[in-house]
Amino acid sequence: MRPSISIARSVHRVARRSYSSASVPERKVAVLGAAGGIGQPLALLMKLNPLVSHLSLYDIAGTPGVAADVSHINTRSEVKGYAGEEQLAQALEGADVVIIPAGVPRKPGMTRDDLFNINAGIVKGLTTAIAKYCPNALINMISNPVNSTVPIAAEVLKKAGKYDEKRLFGVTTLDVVRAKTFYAGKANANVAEVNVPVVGGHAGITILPLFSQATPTANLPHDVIKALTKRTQDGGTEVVEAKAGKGSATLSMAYAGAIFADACLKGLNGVPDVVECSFVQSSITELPFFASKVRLGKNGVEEVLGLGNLSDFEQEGLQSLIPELKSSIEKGIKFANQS
Ligand SMILES: NC(=O)C1=CN([C@@H]2O[C@H](COP(=O)(O)OP(=O)(O)OC[C@H]3O[C@@H](n4cnc5c(N)ncnc54)[C@H](O)[C@@H]3O)[C@@H](O)[C@H]2O)C=CC1
Ligand SMILES: O=C([O-])CC(=O)C(=O)O
Repeated sequence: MRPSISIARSVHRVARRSYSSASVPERKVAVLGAAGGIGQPLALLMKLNPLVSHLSLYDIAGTPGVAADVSHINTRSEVKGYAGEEQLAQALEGADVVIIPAGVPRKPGMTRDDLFNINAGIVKGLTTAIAKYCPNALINMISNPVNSTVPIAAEVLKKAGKYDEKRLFGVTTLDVVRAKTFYAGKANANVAEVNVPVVGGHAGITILPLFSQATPTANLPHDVIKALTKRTQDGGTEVVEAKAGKGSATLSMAYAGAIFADACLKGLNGVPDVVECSFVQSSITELPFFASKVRLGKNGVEEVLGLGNLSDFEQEGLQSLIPELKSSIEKGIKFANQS
């Protein structure tokens, strides 16, 4: 995996270069749920990304203010805000990448699956509109439970005759961001140089960090690896509890979402060897969707990479996560087909 971009570096790039359409293609990025806890800082980070020429900010309410605010930043992209369903078509038309952080977040004591009843319907509605107005866009699904919302989106797109498995991504980058941070702390490594693949899904034990493949290598004892694994799996809950009823991760998620969208844009623009972990249609396990390293290219997923060598502990983790992930995937598929 490539090292993550830093925001500071992006800002510098914006200041240094001028962007002719010949050197950097026009790219429209739409953020759905742009007035929310994740949506606002994500809008800011996408405004700082020099690969974006048009930034479309959509929410059911509140987006004119966010768009006016962000639009004053002197970077490349033109910003437009859209509020309410009647403006969704305009928000989506011509989008190359659609990022979806629309939906309710957890409160303490809830699982991500407890969000299903509300978020499943939101994701279904938004994906139906994507199928109609920008069927070729790469979809970056942030809304939880990702283990179910990605299969819902796939079914909606299939029904509309617009499904392309290369263009649908569950964003699991925050798990990678956390694994890198926690590992660097224990391994005494420079966090900017750390890489850790995280596979499986995006909830509890379905999040499987592969610390045996972490670089730089550190030969950490097993009890440390076990604790790092648990902390990565419970990272979302750690934030939910610390926020004590005021939502879940927003700032670190916006950072992670910006990293993943940047990778998608680089892939679309033909940059070689762009690899990130993501929850995608997959045949590397018995499950139809699975997070693993994915090579991104001009059409989205270029290659779903295999799991590599797993330690015995990781192999056990893999076996334990399969039933839960299977049932979350099936729940999403069932919802999309019966409602
Ligand atoms: N994939 C991941 O790693 C992570 C996912 N999440 C998930 O992201 C989602 C959003 O979280 P927050 O931003 O903190 O929530 P939030 O409640 O602060 O913001 C959600 C926004 O979505 C909007 N929204 C609701 N229905 C909509 C619709 N039909 N169309 C457009 N916008 C709509 C709301 O108006 C609100 O502005 C949650 O489901 C949360 O669980 C959060 C953190 C990490
Ligand atoms: O934990 C949550 O509800 C939000 C989330 O997905 C995360 O922070 O990883």
